[in-house]
Amino acid sequence: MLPLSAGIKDHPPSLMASLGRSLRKTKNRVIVLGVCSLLIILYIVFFRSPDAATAVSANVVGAVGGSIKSEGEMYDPYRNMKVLSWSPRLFYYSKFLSHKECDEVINMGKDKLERSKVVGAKSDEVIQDRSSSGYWVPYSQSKFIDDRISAVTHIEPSFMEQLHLLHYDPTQEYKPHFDWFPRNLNEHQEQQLKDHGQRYATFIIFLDDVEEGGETWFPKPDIKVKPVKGDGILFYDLLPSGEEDNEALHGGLPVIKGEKWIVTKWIRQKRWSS
Ligand SMILES: O=C(O)CCC(=O)C(=O)O
Ligand SMILES: [Fe+2]
Repeated sequence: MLPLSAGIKDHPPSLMASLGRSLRKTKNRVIVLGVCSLLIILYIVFFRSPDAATAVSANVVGAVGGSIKSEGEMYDPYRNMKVLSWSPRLFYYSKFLSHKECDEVINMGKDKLERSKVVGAKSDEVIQDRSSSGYWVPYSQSKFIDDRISAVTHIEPSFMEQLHLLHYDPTQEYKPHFDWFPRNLNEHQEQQLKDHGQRYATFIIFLDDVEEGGETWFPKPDIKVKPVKGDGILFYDLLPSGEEDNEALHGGLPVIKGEKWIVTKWIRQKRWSS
């Protein structure tokens, strides 16, 4: 016969004890599950969801893959960019500016427009090839655009010339040309070229739709980009080797109906401002 104590020890666990143990196990499982879920949620919020990423660094340009917050909307250059051509290197950015931002930029210069000029051999000249009117937007007003262009091009704003607002009425145009500077420059322009380098890339943003005509035309690959309010294009004026790209010939076709408003940002090889 077994002693009494042995009998108690070896006796199968009571219902209460086993219930307690299983409750403790369940509690542990719930805690582990809770911690795992929390970790998964934190991962999604901080590393996967673009909106959340923007919330973390809303105004840190380029910090989250170039994401920039535009009026509550996230700008994702990878989702919104389309390659139009590799020769010349030409890219399309949809919804680069909101409609409200486009109107703001037009208002900055619409009362200050002057007949556009081109870089000439002796001085900057007014010529028939470029019949638009323009306005140089001060850096202080274009910072939000410069920062956004910086984020998608990965080039510091200090390499950029001032933003140039352009307006075309019906029949006005900008005949095919290169944005890189020709060789026959005057002394001042030659010095500027030494100090700041060539125009390396051009970013154009369409600030309004045009009823008819006014496409930006690249004759070599024969690509016509129809102005769509808020959308933009980036093209490289130079080849990766640094030589001028002859394929980067482009122009603004005559506006047939309506008006055309764009801004152009020229990016230099060397710093433009400090
Ligand atoms: O008006 C356009 O579409 C082209 C403008 C342009 O080529 C420029 O501003 O350099
Ligand atoms: Fe141009």
